[in-house]
Amino acid sequence: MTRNQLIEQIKRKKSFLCVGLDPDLKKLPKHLLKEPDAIFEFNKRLIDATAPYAVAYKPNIAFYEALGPRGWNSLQRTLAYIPKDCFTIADAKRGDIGNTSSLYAQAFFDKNSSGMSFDSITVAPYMGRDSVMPFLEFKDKWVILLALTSNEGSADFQTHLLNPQLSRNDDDELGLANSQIVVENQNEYVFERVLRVSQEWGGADRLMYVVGATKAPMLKQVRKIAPDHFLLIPGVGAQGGSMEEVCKYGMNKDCGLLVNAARSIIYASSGTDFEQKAAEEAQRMQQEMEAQLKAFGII
Ligand SMILES: O=c1ccn([C@@H]2O[C@H](COP(=O)(O)O)[C@@H](O)[C@H]2O)c(=O)[nH]1
Repeated sequence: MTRNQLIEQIKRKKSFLCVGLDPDLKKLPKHLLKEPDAIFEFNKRLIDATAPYAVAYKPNIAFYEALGPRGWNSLQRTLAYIPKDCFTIADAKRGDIGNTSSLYAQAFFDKNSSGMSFDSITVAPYMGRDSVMPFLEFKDKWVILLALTSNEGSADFQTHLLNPQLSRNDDDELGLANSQIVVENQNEYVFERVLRVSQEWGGADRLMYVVGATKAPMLKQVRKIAPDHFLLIPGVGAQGGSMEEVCKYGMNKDCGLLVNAARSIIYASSGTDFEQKAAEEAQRMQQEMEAQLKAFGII
């Protein structure tokens, strides 16, 4: 899906909701467990219930991988069932040396090879440019780079300051050749460096960033560095992030946001009415989004 098609969908559905399809067998409604493929049945009913309100679906790959071959089978069937006008995200958080990344890209983008062709994949930036480029080599596919994640541990690296004023004198001891030491005239946080440097790898038509809703005030700074890129925002709903704050600091002229919610929608009820309750929560979020899109003059 192209950037323009995504923006059109957002305007048409008056929504930038991404439903997280994170099915946990322990939490599935009991009456579905008798189905031969309970995970697919759960997802299928959730997709039917939420499709009027959602522009994207994000299966987190961990929930399928954990089940081995039957999990992969449920994932393939789920992807095939998602309506074609919805943007699909493989939340796989991959990234490795170049030849390995190429195969990860093949696994999630090349239908002839793996049976699956997602629109996008989440990628961890830690291994740098050559770990990300193989994903961008797939025409029309998107990379969603982790920038500022929603979890507490994001403070361990992402909000550390890279301070060029401090230099070290143990480069030889560490085996770092001069060419590997980069001292730039930038005093920035690690997540800011990810946002700035990665824009040399891909434009706003193929690259998005993950920024957690739990870090909403920092979206202001994210937008200074990446004004045009779409942002995938997990962390509303079960993690407590605020939709209003996300929009206040993160929305741009094209909306520029995909707000993800998984547990608050898919487990809104664990009974036989789970589809109904999921639809109600998705609609509630869509209505909040519609009001924000109107307030920002986008629709
Ligand atoms: O920073 C991040 C990156 C990814 N996630 C993923 O998003 C969903 C959130 O699910 P909820 O149930 O709505 O909390 C889940 O798949 C996470 O792995 C994230 O939460 N934060």
